[in-house]
Amino acid sequence: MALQYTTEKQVAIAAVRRACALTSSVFNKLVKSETLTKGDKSPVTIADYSAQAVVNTILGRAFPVDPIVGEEDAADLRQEGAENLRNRIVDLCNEALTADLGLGDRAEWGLGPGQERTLDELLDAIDRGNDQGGPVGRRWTLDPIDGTKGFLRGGQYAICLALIVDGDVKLGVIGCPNLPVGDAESEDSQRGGIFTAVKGQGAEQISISGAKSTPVMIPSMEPGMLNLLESVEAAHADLAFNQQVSNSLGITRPPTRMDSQAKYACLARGDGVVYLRMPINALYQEKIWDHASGAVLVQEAGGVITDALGQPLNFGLGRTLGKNQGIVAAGKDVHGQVLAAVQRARSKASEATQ
Ligand SMILES: Nc1ncnc2c1ncn2[C@@H]1O[C@H](COP(=O)(O)O)[C@@H](O)[C@H]1OP(=O)(O)O
Ligand SMILES: [Mg+2]
Ligand SMILES: [Mg+2]
Ligand SMILES: [Mg+2]
Repeated sequence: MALQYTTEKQVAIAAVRRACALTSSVFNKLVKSETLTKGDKSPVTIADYSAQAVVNTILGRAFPVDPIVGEEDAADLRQEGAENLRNRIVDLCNEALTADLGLGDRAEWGLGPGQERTLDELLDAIDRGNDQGGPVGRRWTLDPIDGTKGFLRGGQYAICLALIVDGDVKLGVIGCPNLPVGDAESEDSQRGGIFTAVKGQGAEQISISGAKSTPVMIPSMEPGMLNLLESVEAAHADLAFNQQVSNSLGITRPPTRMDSQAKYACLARGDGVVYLRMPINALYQEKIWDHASGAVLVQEAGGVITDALGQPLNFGLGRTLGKNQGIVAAGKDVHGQVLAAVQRARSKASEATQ
C-alpha cells in the first residue's frame, strides 16, 4: 500500500502557515537595510531567513533525522555587522513559533507559548538546509520565499516545502499569502491560500486559517482558450520565446505574469492552463526547491510537467535539476500540443542562429 504521509502533511502545512504569517507581517515593516544581495546578485531579506529558520525548526523537531535542501544559509548573518539583522530574525522567529496553537498544530512540534529559541539555535536551524540532495533516501526541499522580488514589490511570492523520497516528490505544500482566494485575475480582496498535494491523493487548496479545504483540478480547455502563466522577471525566463509558442498555438488571451510558484498553484486550480519557463541563459540550472512542490501539485491536479525536451524533471541529482532544460507544465489534454509548439519554436530559433 502506498504511504499516506499524513503526519508529514500536517507538519508541513503547520510550518508553512506560520511562515506565511511571518512573511506577511514583515512586508509591512521591512526597511531597506533588512535586505542583502547574495553572491548571485539576487536579494534576500530578513523574511527569507526567518521563514527558513521557522520551517526548519519545526521539521527538526518533528523529523529530527530528515535532511533539508533549503535555499538560504546563515553565513552572512554570522558576520560581524549583522547584529541588527540577527536581532530582528530572533524576534520574528520567536513571535512565529510561540503563537498560540491553531487548527492542526501540535505542541510536540515545539510550537506555542514558551517555545522561544536562542539565536544560535535559529542560525543552526537555517544551516540545516545544507543537504546536497541525491538519488537515495528521504529529504525535504524548502524555498522560504520563492519570488523574493515579488515579495519586495508587494506582488506574488510563495513559501514552498516538499518531501522527496528516492528522487520522487511525494508531498508538496505551497503557501501563497498574497494570492486572491478565488481567481488570480480577480480583484478579490480576500487573499491567501495554502496549496497541497500528496502523491496519489490529489491536490487541494486550504484557507490560510485552515478551516476550509477545496479539491483543485485543472479544467479541460480548447486550445484557443489557453492562457500562459509566466514570470514577471525577464531575466528568469525567455518571454519572447513564450510569445512565439503562443502565436504558434493560436492563443489570443494575454499571458498572466506573476512571480514565484504561485504560478503552479494557479495552474492547478485552472487560473491559467500552461506554465512555460524557458531559460534565458542555457547554463542556468533550475533549483529543486523552485519546482518540487509545484511539480507534485500540478501532477495531482491532473496535469503533466516535463522539461522542454519532454523529459521528466529529475529531483534526484542534487540541489539542481541538472540538465533539465526549461519547464512545460499543462493540463494533460494539452501538454502534448504545447510541447510540440515549444519544440517547433526551439528548432526555428536554432535554425536562425546557424
Ligand atoms: N537567472 C535565473 N533564471 C531563472 N530563475 C531564477 C534566476 N535567478 C533567480 N531565479 C529564481 O527564479 C524564481 C522566480 O521565478 P519567477 O520569475 O518565475 O517568479 C525564484 O526561485 C528565483 O529565486 P528566489 O527564490 O531567490 O526568488
Ligand atoms: Mg532567492
Ligand atoms: Mg525560488
Ligand atoms: Mg527564495
